[in-house]
Amino acid sequence: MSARPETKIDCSKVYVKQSSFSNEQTGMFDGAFAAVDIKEGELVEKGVMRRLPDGFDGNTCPYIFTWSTERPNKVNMIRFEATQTGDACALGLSGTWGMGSGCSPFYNTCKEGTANTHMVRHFDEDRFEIYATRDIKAGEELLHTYISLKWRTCFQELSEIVHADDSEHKSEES
Ligand SMILES: C[S@@+](CC[C@H](N)C(=O)[O-])C[C@H]1O[C@@H](n2cnc3c(N)ncnc32)[C@H](O)[C@@H]1O
Repeated sequence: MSARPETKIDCSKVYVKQSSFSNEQTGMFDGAFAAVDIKEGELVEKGVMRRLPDGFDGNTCPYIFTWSTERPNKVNMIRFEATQTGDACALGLSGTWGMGSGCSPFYNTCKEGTANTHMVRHFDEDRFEIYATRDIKAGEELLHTYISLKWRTCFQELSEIVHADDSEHKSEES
């Protein structure tokens, strides 16, 4: 990792190039890859999250993160608190969507239980850590299951692709 332990952002074990899921049929898009061998449980990348402004709706943008424990996520709202005089005081943005640092926006996704990384969200400090869920070889594409994959409008088609095997399996069963 970085020679500066106090750094809030470190994506030195990750690089970005054309995704292994991308081809002429799907169109060209990028993905995040392991730059070195990474052991199960090891930190892959850490970084910061910047909350997006009032009115932003992440349902329409696949490159940002859900940054809330609420599911499904809502459009950002300004949070108010009653003051002692009975007035309302604006506390700032609740920021239920966030922009991630480093290589984090480039991780592609896969279905539950198959990802080689997992993102830990520290909402109170607006930062994240991504850990390896198994040993990863240098050059492997890094994937995490998007928590909004099943309900975010912009991921509707992607969710169908990722879960295609499940629906085939279900229709075989029924
Ligand atoms: C957070 S971005 C990931 C980075 C993106 N591929 C790029 O080039 O900027 C999410 C988008 O990546 C694509 N994507 C993610 N996982 C995918 C997958 N398993 N198969 C195909 N496309 C995927 C979809 O277009 C999705 O909306």
